[in-house]
Amino acid sequence: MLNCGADWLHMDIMDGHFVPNLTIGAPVIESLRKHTKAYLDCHLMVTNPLDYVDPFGKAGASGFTFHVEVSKENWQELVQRIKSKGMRPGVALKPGTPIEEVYPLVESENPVEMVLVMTVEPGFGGQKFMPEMMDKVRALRKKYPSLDIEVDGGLGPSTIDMAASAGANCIVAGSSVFGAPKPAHVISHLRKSVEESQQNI
Ligand SMILES: O=C(CO)[C@@H](O)[C@H](O)COP(=O)(O)O
Ligand SMILES: [Fe+2]
Repeated sequence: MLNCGADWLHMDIMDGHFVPNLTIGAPVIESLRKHTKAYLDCHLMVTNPLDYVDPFGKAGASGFTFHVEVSKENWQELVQRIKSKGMRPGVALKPGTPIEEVYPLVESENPVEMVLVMTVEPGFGGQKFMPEMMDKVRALRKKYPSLDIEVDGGLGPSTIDMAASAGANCIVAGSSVFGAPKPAHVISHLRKSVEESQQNI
């Protein structure tokens, strides 16, 4: 995928508790890190993200994005620990979570550096993009012109323009890229849409 033009590799970490699915953990990140210097964008769909910070830091994760729904009490400690391990902190929110919940994390003296707006219910790839989530992206972009805003779930050639014009600049795409006969073409289409929207802002 890097050879096809991807900037980052998005790693979905699921604990079988925060979401009804189980995927990979730090050992897989560590194994992958031996083969690439790429930015490993880790999306932690786990109930206790604090327990994962040290192992992911050691494994070589680049970004560590935790969910706001399970971090209401300890996000400040989480952000501080993530940064101390040399990773970039991000916060994610599920479709049912109001966008206002992430504002304090972006406006903190020790802020998160990315907001991940889920455009499907977390847990599985291959689901349908929820266009109504674009109101969240628009609200974030209006308030924070230079923030990294990531969208995740159901992104592909038929949905990218909605996300890009709302102001998203980090695009996660699973099925649409991995299922394409020519992944490079899809990646280039997604990138062009984001670049064109940025020029129009
Ligand atoms: O975090 C998640 C799902 O929980 C996502 O990263 C999806 O796995 C993306 O897959 P597609 O929706 O693009 O197939
Ligand atoms: Fe994800």
